[in-house]
Amino acid sequence: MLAKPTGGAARIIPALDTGDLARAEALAAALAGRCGVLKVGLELFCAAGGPAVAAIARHAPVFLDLKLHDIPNTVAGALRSLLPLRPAMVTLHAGGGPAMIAAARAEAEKAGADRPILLAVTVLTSMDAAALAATGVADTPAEQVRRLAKMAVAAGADGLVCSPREAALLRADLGPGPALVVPGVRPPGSDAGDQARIATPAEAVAAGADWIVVGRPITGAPDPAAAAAAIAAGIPD
Ligand SMILES: O=c1ccn([C@@H]2O[C@H](COP(=O)(O)O)[C@@H](O)[C@H]2O)c(=O)[nH]1
Repeated sequence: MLAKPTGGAARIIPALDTGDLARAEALAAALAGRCGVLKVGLELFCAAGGPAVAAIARHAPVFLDLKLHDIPNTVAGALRSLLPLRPAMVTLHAGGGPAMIAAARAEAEKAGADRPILLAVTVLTSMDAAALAATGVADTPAEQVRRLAKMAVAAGADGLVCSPREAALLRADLGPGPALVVPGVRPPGSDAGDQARIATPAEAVAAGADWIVVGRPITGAPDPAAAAAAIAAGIPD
């Protein structure tokens, strides 16, 4: 499994959110020396599939963020299909429950020591308390994140996707072990867009994030490599 980063640029995961594989490859080439991992998400994977993962992996380890969420047998089968792509990280929704997470872990183990880090997505960073309430959850996002995180780690997740607002709470609950991968990160002054629970890169790392996911503030910048370098310069070790 990929080791946790110790500081600086290695903590940064740019999200290559585009349906254009040539654009994603150009971004990957520009960003490879400025980050630790590159994220392939739903937009790129739906457009270009496995070959996109292989192309991006030529530049840096790949975080394959597909947020798997289905019955245990189907999620295990999806993992079986994805493992030959050798992603460094894979996401599944914690809301799929302990049996789904355990099935994914059992399947991932078949890849041996080189297996991906399995990350359980807790409450999407785009959701505020009102959006969560609309799904029938009356608790605050922080309470729901903590509940899902404890369940997911007990069921076999190696780590969690949470917002920077919950990172310190999860460190207090779960200790230093689980990998915390944190989107909803915005450099000071950047547009939040559709993200609801945000903090700066420095705040996210200080709260306990191992990796921070940054998409539009990097990929939408006139010089994405310079934007990533500026973020790295502001991150404490
Ligand atoms: O809760 C989550 C889980 C995943 N994401 C993903 O991270 C990036 C964030 O992109 P920005 O442009 O920096 O907002 C994106 O690919 C999401 O799919 C998330 O934002 N929140």
